[in-house]
Amino acid sequence: MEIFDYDNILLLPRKCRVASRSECDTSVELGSRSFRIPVVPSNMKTVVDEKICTWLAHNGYFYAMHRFGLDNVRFVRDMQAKGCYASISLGVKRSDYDTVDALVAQGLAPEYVSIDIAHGHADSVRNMIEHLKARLPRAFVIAGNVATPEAVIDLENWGADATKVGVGPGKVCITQLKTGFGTGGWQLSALKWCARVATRPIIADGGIRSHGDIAKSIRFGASMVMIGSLFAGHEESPGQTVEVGGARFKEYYGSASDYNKGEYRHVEGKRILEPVKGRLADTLVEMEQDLQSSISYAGGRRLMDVRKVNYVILGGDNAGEHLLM
Ligand SMILES: NC(=O)C1=CN([C@@H]2O[C@H](COP(=O)(O)OP(=O)(O)OC[C@H]3O[C@@H](n4cnc5c(N)ncnc54)[C@H](OP(=O)(O)O)[C@@H]3O)[C@@H](O)[C@H]2O)C=CC1
Ligand SMILES: Nc1nc2c(ncn2[C@@H]2O[C@H](COP(=O)(O)O)[C@@H](O)[C@H]2O)c(=O)[nH]1
Repeated sequence: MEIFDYDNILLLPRKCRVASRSECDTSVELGSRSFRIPVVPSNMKTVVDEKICTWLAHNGYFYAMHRFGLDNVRFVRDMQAKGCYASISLGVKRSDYDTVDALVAQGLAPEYVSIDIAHGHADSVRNMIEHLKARLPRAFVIAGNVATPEAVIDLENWGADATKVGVGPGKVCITQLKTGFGTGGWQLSALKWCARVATRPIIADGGIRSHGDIAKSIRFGASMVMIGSLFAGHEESPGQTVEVGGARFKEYYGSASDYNKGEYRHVEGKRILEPVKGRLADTLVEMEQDLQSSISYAGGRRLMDVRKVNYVILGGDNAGEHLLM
């Protein structure tokens, strides 16, 4: 089995088919909607809040609101009252079932629901998918997180409309250190193996460190990419602003950190500081432009043309050129 990650793969250009990168279409469909780029900021407290989600929805981007300390029923009502789609996250506890029932009781139906737990290959997720499909049949259900093809097959068979792949590659993740499990260091090849069996969209989650990693994720089978750290350091990011030596930073902490949980129990996340780097809207535009370039290097016009390119693995035992033949 080939093992590689974002930092030791490069994609190989094909003959250009556009006169300008502006001809390259970065949009992607997820569920019944189309979004400007295949990128969703992580559903974490220091990455998104209600204001950012509203802005993303109004401006053609996909979002998934976090599930921590949030009244999901009010959130769905407010978003839809503002003319936005509603995309929420749920866990698998009694209170999450109560949320679904409360939504139904109030005649509210979110367009997207992400089941967001650490070990998503679990009967608890199967049960929640079944509950969602019974109670909110029109919701597009994203289930995760998982790390293996077996898990993707199970989640799809249980009714997930999309799966989220990535256990442990996140920048504030310490799952691997604490448990010995995960896809950190080989997330891209884990994605490749999962994508081989997937029949529905995969969201690659965690480990993206530069914009080129988005195109690499698409190449290896992702339909969308979830990103935390690259989004946590904006002026509008919800994390607290901290000054160190005259420089400004935003705090970024894991959802399974004691900072998020409020207690030190089953901690699998840490807190770091991300340098403040400007406005979110500018980063999103830059991502779109960089992806347009990626598509042009791929000799294509549309996002999925990136899937057609060959690649090289740099260094290590698997080094070499990999041709699509
Ligand atoms: N993508 C990743 O690599 C990871 C992401 N996270 C994020 O942290 C947040 C908290 O996650 P999580 O702790 O799952 O959420 P919750 O605290 O809501 O736990 C969800 C449920 O799953 C159980 N559970 C959690 N981990 C395991 C496990 N390894 N084996 C069996 N049961 C388990 C919990 O019970 P109990 O606590 O009693 O075991 C609880 O019933 C989420 O946002 C998640 O996405 C966390 C770790 C890894
Ligand atoms: N193991 C943990 N993973 C976590 C935690 N909180 C969030 N996450 C995952 O990280 C990605 C973001 O990764 P990044 O590399 O883009 O920063 C996020 O979407 C979650 O899947 C955690 O506490 N522990």
